[in-house]
Amino acid sequence: MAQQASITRSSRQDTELDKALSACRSAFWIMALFSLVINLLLLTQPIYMLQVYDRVLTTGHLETLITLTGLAAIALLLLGALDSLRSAVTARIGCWLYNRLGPVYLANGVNARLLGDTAGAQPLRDLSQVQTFIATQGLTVFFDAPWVPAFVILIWMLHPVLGILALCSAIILLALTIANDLLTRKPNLTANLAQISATQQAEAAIRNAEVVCAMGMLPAIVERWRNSNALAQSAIRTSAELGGVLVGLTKFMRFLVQIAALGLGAWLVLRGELSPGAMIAGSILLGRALAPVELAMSVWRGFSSARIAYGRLKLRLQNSPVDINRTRLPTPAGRLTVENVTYLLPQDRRPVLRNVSFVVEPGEAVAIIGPSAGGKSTLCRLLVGTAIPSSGQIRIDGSQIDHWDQDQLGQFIGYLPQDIELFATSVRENIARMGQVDDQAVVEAAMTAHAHELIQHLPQGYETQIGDGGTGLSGGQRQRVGLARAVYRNPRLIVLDEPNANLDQAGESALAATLHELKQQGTALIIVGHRPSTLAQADKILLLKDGRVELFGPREQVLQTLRGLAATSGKPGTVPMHKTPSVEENDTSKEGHTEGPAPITASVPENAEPNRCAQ
Ligand SMILES: Nc1ncnc2c1ncn2[C@@H]1O[C@H](COP(=O)(O)OP(=O)(O)OP(=O)(O)O)[C@@H](O)[C@H]1O
Repeated sequence: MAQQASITRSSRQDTELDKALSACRSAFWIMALFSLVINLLLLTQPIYMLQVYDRVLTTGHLETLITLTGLAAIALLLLGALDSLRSAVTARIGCWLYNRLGPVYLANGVNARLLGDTAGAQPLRDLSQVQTFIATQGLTVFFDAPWVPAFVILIWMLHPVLGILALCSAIILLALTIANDLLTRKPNLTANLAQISATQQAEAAIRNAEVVCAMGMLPAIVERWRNSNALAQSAIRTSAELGGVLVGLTKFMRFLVQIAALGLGAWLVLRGELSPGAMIAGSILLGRALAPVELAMSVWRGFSSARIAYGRLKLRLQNSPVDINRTRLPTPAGRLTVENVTYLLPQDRRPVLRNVSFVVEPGEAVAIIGPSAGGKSTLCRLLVGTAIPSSGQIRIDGSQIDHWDQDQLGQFIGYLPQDIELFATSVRENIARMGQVDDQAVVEAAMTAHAHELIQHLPQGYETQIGDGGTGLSGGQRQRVGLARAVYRNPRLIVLDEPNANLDQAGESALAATLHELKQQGTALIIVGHRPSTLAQADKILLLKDGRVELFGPREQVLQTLRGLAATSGKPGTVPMHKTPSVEENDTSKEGHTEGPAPITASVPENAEPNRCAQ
C-alpha cells in the first residue's frame, strides 16, 4: 500500500527563509531583552561618576565611595556576562540559521542546476555571509541603535544645552551613516558580483586542471581571472576609500562632540547651571549614545555584503518552484510511456525534442541511436526526471513522472549519464549512492555490473577512495563503477547513456551480460549507443534525429530498414548514423525472447520523409 502523505504547499509569501526567520523570533526577543539590560547597565559609569563627584567628593564619605564602587563592580560584571551571553546567542542564531537553511539551499542549487542555473555553491556562500554578519557584532548594532534616543533624553535631563548637542551630533552621525550607505552601495554590489564571477572562473580552472595544464591554457585563464578580479578590486578600493573618508569624518565628529560636551559642561558649571559630576556623566553618556552609530560605520561593509547576499537568497527561494509533498506510490513494475514529448531549452526555447512517443515494457530493452546532437542525452534526462517536458507526458506505471516523489522514484531508477559523475569518496559509497551503505547490496550491484573483480583489484578494494569526478580510476573503471551504482538495489527502470564509451572488449562483453541479466529480472532498459554489444541486447531500436523519432520498432526491422535505406541511397551518409549498425553473431538477447517481431510502431512526425519510416 502506498503511504499517503498530505499535500502541503509553501506559498510564495512563505518561503523556507521566511519560516526560518520567524522561528528565530523568540531568539530575537531574547536579544532585545539582553540589549535592554545591557544598555541600562551601561549607565553604571555615568551614575558612578555623578555620585563620586557630587556626593563623595563634596561630603568626604569613604563608606559611600566603597559602597558605590562595589555596586558599580557588580553591575559591570553583570554587563560583561550579559555581553558574552548576547554574543553567544548571536553565534547560535547564525549557526542555527545555517544548519536550517543550508540543506534547503543545497537542494535548491542542485535542482536549479538542472534548469541551467550556473550559481553553483554561491547560495551556500551567501548564507555563510549572512551567518558571519549575524554571528559577529553586526546584529548587536541593530539592537543597540534604538537606545540612542534614550541616552539623548537622559543627557537632556542633565541639561537641555547638552541635550541639544547630543541630538545634533546623533543626527549628523546618522546622516554620515546614510551617506556612507548611498555612496558605497553601488561599488559594494559591483565588487560582490565581480568577486563571484572571478571565483567561479577560478573554480572552473581548478576543476579542469588537466585540460588547462596539458594545453598550456593557464596563462590565458589567469589573464581572464585577473581581468574579472581587477574589476572586483577596483570596486572594493572605491568602496573602501569612500567608506574610509566617512569613517574618518565620523571619528572626527565623535571626538569633537566629546570635547564640545566637556567644554559646554565646564561652561555650564562655571555659570552654576550644572554640577561637575553631571558634566562628566553627560560626556560619558554622549559617548555611549553615539557608540552604536560609530560601530555601524565600521561594520557597514559586512552589513552591505550580507544585505546583498540576503537579497539573493530571498529571491532564489521566491523564484523556485512550489514544493509539494507527493503521495508515495507503490513500487512500479517499470512500464515507461512517453507520450508526444516536446522539450524546449529553458534558455532560448530552442526545441531539442519534438513529439517523441514510445513505450517500454518491464524486461524490455530499447536502444536509442541517432546522430550527434539528435537529443538522445536530453531524452535520457527527461526519462529519469531531471528535466521536465515542455509538453507531453512521461509516465512510469501510468503515473506522470513529475507526480512521483522525486526521492522515492530515485530508488526505482538507475542512471548512468554520459560523464558518469562519481563523487570524491570510496567506491562502496559511490555504488551505494552516497546513502546508508548496505554492503550486501553494494557487492550484488558490483556483481550485476560485472565490476566486482575489477573493484577487488583496486588498491583498497571497495574502500578505495576516488577523487572528485572519478579521478584515480580509468575511464572504463569509472564507467563500470557508474554502472554498478545504476543497478544498485535492482531499480525498475535503468537509463544508460553511452555506457560503453570507454569500455574495452572485455568491458563490452561484461556490459552485454549485465544488460541480459537485467532484462531477465524484468528491468526496463534504455541504452543510448549503437555499438553491436548494445544493439544485441535491444528488443527495440529508436532512431532519434534532430529531436524527432525517425524510426521505432523491433530491432531487426529497424536494422533492415536502415540497411535498405543505405542500399537504395547508395550513400551511407544518408543513413542518419556514422555507419549502419550491425549486431554481433552472439546475440544473447534471443534467449528467452519468444515473441514474434512486433510491427514497427513508428512515432513518425507528419513532415518526415515517408521512405524513412516504416508504417
Ligand atoms: N543544457 C543545455 N544547454 C544548451 N543546449 C543544450 C543543453 N542540453 C542539450 N543542449 C542542446 O540540445 C541538443 C541535443 O543535445 P543532446 O546532448 O541531447 O544530443 P545527443 O544526441 O545526446 O548528442 P551526442 O550523441 O553527441 O551525445 C544539442 O543541440 C545541444 O546543444
